[in-house]
Amino acid sequence: MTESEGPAAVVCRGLGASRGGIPVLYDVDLVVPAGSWVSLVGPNGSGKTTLLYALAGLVEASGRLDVMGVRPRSSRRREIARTVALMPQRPVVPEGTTVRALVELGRTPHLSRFGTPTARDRTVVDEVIVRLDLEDLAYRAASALSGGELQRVVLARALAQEPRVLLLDEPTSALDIGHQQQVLDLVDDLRGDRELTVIAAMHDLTSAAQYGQRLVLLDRGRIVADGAPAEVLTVDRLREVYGARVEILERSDGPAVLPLRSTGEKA
Ligand SMILES: Nc1ncnc2c1ncn2[C@@H]1O[C@H](COP(=O)(O)OP(=O)(O)OP(=O)(O)O)[C@@H](O)[C@H]1O
Repeated sequence: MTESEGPAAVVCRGLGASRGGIPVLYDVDLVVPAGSWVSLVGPNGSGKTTLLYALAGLVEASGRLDVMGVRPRSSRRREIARTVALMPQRPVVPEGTTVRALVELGRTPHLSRFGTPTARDRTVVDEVIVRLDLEDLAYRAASALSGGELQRVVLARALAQEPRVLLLDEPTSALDIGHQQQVLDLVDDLRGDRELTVIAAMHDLTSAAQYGQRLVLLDRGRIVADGAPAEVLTVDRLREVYGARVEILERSDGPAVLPLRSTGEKA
């Protein structure tokens, strides 16, 4: 995809990043049109989280990086946080914080200088809590939630931030199948309603293909395929990159990836 295909929300050119002093992302070129959903896929350790962190300004990156006109490493933190929200894979939850208080933290970049929430801030939080089905949990301690409940709360905090670019790191890894669909549909609805741009690291290749108009496949820190889901997800490529045995089912809503058992080891 090129910059000529509509206004770009995210532009990376020759992006590189290191973790713990070791290079883990190399020469990443990525242009994401505003209002689109790009699913980032790739094996464990291929650099998906690091790329999301670079886009959120949370790790040092070399090369050119622009997110809706914001430079993630050099712009003011408040400006970045009004533009980009990251739903992390492993959220840190302060002990004793209620679900509602955690969601309210999403409003921080929008608060006035005195830090007092306005009626609008409270309305945004109320709406997000309802949309993510969290009313019954609102006054529970966030640290005492199940993994899936907490994942919905952390998404709620990111949505309360009202970002223009939403970065999701394995957003449904702890969710049951019903909540997976509910959460991905909700994010996709917001994308349509508000021209939200979504970049989501996902291990479930079928969901990644159903929701992403485009798949970006990372392997050992480099983009090795970038295109429509049916172009990226091929049996040979998944064998080569993941060492996986799969069948690809062609469906009207995109390719579905069916893992295959190895044959022969059991009678
Ligand atoms: N804080 C860190 N310090 C040192 N190395 C790190 C750190 N975080 C990540 N790495 C390394 O950077 C590489 C890329 O990790 P990253 O988390 O970006 O991969 P990923 O594709 O998101 O993996 P997964 O699918 O397992 O979540 C890995 O080799 C990982 O061990």
